[in-house]
Amino acid sequence: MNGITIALSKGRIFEETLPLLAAAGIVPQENPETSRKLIIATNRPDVRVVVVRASDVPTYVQYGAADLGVAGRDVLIEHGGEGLYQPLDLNIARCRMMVAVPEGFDYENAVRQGARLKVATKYINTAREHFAAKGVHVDLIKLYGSMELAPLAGLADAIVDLVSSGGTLKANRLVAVEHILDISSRLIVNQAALKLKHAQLSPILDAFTGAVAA
Ligand SMILES: Nc1ncnc2c1ncn2[C@@H]1O[C@H](COP(=O)(O)OP(=O)(O)OP(=O)(O)O)[C@@H](O)[C@H]1O
Ligand SMILES: O=P(O)(O)OC[C@H]1O[C@H](OP(=O)(O)OP(=O)(O)O)[C@H](O)[C@@H]1O
Repeated sequence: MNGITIALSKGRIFEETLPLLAAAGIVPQENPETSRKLIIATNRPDVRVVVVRASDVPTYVQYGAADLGVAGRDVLIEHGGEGLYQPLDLNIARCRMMVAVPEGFDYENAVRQGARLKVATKYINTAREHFAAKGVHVDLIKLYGSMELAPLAGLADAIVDLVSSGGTLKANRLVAVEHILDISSRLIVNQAALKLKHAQLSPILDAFTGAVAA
């Protein structure tokens, strides 16, 4: 397809990418929060936005169905990054990947005694690597959301999830016991598009770079 396709997820990534797009002179004509359209035109006839699930953004860009995208470090680690150029940390959608357990659960002791922990998470690869590096034996249980429920419902001893204000953990009487990674979102670019559409892409990349540095 001629022109530039940008893959974004609705919600915080769309909202926080808007000022960066504006710096590149790109203004989406609709808001995915209120529109059911999955392809959104912009003020520029050669640029469109496709609205996909956050975890699907790298896949669209990897296969060239989108030239550019914005994805969290959490999502990129799980995806693996194949076929993607990741030129810029946008410093948006910032949070932390943490291990959390129910209040009163003696995590340190469980780990010290070599107990086999049941850990529920959407971030299987990150969690596997984290616990392997510590030499902690875990059974990982894959979930797709609402991780905080898992220990409360008896599905797991601990979770690996994203924490920002800490409000979700608090509301569910969980506490963070380990910090795994700092997370923010990155600009991702299809590797072939970067060469073939260089003339169209480079002013956008430059504008994003300038807006992040500002
Ligand atoms: N509470 C938070 N505060 C700041 N950034 C966050 C927070 N939660 C998630 N993020 C970041 O924003 C990205 C998008 O989150 P969002 O909630 O829109 O999608 P999701 O529901 O996690 O993904 P999917 O729809 O694919 O299941 C995440 O990948 C992460 O990098
Ligand atoms: O520390 P807090 O500020 O409470 O943020 C943490 C919550 O934010 C994320 O969920 P999100 O709000 O994105 O919901 P979703 O995963 O269902 O989209 C994350 O999965 C936590 O549940």
